[in-house]
Amino acid sequence: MVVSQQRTDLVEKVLEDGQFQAQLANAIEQAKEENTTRIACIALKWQGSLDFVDLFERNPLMVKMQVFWRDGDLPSGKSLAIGEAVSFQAQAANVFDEARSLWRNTVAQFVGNGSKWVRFFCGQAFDPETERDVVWKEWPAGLMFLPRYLFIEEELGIRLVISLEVTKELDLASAVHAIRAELQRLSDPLERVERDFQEPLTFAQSSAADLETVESDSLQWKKAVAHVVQKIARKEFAKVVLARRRVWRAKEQISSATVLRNLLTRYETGVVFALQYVDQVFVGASPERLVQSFKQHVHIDCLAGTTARDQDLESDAQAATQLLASQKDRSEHAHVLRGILQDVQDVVGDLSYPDAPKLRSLTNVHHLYTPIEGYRLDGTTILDLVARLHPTPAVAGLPKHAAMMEIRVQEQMDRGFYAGPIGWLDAQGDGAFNVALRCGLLCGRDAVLYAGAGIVEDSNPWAEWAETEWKLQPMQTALSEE
Ligand SMILES: C=C(O[C@@H]1C=C(C(=O)O)C=C[C@H]1O)C(=O)O
Repeated sequence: MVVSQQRTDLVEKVLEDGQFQAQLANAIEQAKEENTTRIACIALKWQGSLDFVDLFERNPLMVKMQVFWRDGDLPSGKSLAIGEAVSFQAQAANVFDEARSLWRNTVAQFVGNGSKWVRFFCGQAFDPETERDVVWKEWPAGLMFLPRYLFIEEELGIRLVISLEVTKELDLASAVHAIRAELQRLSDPLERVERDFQEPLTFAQSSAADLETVESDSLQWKKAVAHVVQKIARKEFAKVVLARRRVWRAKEQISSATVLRNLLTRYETGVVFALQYVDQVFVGASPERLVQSFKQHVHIDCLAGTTARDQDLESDAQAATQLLASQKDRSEHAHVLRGILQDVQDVVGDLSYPDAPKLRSLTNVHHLYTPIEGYRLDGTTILDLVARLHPTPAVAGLPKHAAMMEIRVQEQMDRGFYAGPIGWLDAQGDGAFNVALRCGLLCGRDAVLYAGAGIVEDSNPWAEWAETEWKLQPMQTALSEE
């Protein structure tokens, strides 16, 4: 009783502080005057603490879409997006066209003090033109949503941005009543989704998938690599990235909160993300920024060329030096850099980058890394850059189209959202997108994990297989620790 009173007080304080009711009334007034729909976007101060990871897993409002996002490289980098104020789920290949028009139309309808902080979350399959297979059967080719509730962790506390569609018929009292009730549930640590099944879900149940056939066969994969190497020697392409998947089956329902916490502990930089769609969660720790734009200042990661790290300090330093000197990795890296620069030159001005790649050292691998900087031209949004950059030669190959066709033939699987772009943009068109790597899809007690490696002329199938093993490690570790 006492606890529930405290929660009621907390919610009242949150709503009063941001004058929620007054702002919503104003939005309804505008909708009436202009005889149109408005999107009320209201920023409030959350009172007290909130465990984002726990709230993500509990999903007390039983929403269809949620995103947990922790960007270790940006201020206010931790956020939780719950439910949809507006959204689309695309089945077609033109995901970014839909994303652009949803963004433009929605931003034009914003009223309220929240538009400065609001974020649209967006993700797309690696190859939206192909059909989703058994693992991704429930998923669209791409999606974007403006969250109904967006929590952002800031230096001085937690900001909450509530967004909702306002028509001229909206009844103020009942809208406030509904929001109040939802906030109460969000603030109650005991509220969780009541699942209507006894047994934890598996992919087999949800999609009749035979998981044995989902896991990539090692011999077949290496043969595909050898095949691609021959084609590269015949100059059919310069590089093709081949990926594979591994199935992880736990004894019980996998806790997305435990996986997230384990990733957060190990990966303090980069993006740790989780996108929930219906009852599956796509989760990972991505080291690769596809593109970031802040006040139109653009930053792009060129990341390609990999070696494993070593426990022994001396051998580890030696591995790093060898990577920096490796002809094979340097040439693979140069391909990727060239591809990226070509792709963005008409939307990014003042492109600059260092002469030679640096090292990006993660928990279990070193990568070659070139940071690219520039300015996003007026009239563009980060979505224009994402649409041009994806898929980068780091996850597809070069030339892009031929590499994509070869991936379809050789991989014989759907990558789903693995290696696709995932991220957010704000009302100014700035934002941050990562390449969804070191990740997997959770479904009940199953997880399907993905990793790939860039195949070039002198690739060795066994070495490339080993590289994918290292890249599977972050998720395997996160799944195996309590
Ligand atoms: C394809 C992956 O990683 C990409 C491929 C790399 C490479 O081939 O060296 C390095 C980093 C990423 O751009 C993956 O993690 O699955």
